[in-house]
Amino acid sequence: ADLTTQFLDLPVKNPVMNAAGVWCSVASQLEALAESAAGAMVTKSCTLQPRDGNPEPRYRVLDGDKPFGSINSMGLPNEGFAYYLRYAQRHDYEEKPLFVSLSGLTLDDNLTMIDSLKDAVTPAILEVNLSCPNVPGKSQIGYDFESMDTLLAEVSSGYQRPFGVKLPPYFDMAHFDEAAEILNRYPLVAFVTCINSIGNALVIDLASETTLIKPKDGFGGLGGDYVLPTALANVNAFYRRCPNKTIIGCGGIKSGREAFMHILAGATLVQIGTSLYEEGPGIFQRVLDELSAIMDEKGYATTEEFRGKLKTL
Ligand SMILES: O=C(O)c1[nH]c(=O)[nH]c(=O)c1Cl
Repeated sequence: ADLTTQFLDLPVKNPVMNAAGVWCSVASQLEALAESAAGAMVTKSCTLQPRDGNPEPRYRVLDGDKPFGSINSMGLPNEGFAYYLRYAQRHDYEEKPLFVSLSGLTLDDNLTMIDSLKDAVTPAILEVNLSCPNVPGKSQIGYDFESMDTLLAEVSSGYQRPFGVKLPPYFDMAHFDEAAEILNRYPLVAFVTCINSIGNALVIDLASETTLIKPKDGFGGLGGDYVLPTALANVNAFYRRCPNKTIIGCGGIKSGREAFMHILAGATLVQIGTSLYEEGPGIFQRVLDELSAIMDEKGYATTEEFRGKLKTL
């Protein structure tokens, strides 16, 4: 099958990329993504200043029994905005698009970073993270509709170019409606990435009767198989409610099957997190081959032919 995809006005070799935060914190990882089969890539969500993040253990893969997944409370460790801006200025955009993810600790920090990104005049695509669940004392902007509205207004007037947002999962129709109503008031919000990890889950080790991770009494963001149905729901909910925006799907993708489901639900690109963390950048070619085989089997020549075509009963 032909996996070439159009994202906004950009031709992309294929619809598969990494999820922000996974395999994208330092130059060596970013270079590995640039050399991988991924059709696009995104940098680790950054803050204005470098951050160490939360104490370890702060990431655990959950693969002892089914389902496969992960829990993390990294706490936004990153090299600081200037580091990722420097990478964005030396990235080969002919090879593949680069997204820059920002997660400022304050609105001012976000606006400062956006100002520099705008003046740097790079083709990098801005993904504003509204959904980090792991900074102690910081709630997720995506769950505070008033501050989300304010941030989108400020970023729109500051950046004055199309950008996107990374949303937390929502679990109520009224929340899908309210979030979409806000997003639809900002035409510069060109894309919406659903979902970030399901925040503040708790995984327990039975033998030791202890939490698996250290920060926040063991509460952390859930990824992997656990979140696929919620991810698909959020992709489809915003696909239905934001007809003028592009949806990027993220959550529970570990093979061509889940990638196909995300596209069927309305996603244009799909992001891989937990499975990339565990398998490494070789996963992209595997998922692409699997997706292509499924499309061949079903008789779809391009992703366009089935994107958003989920049937209801
Ligand atoms: O703890 C993190 O760094 C983190 N972890 C996540 O699962 N999502 C995020 O957006 C971030 Cl910023």
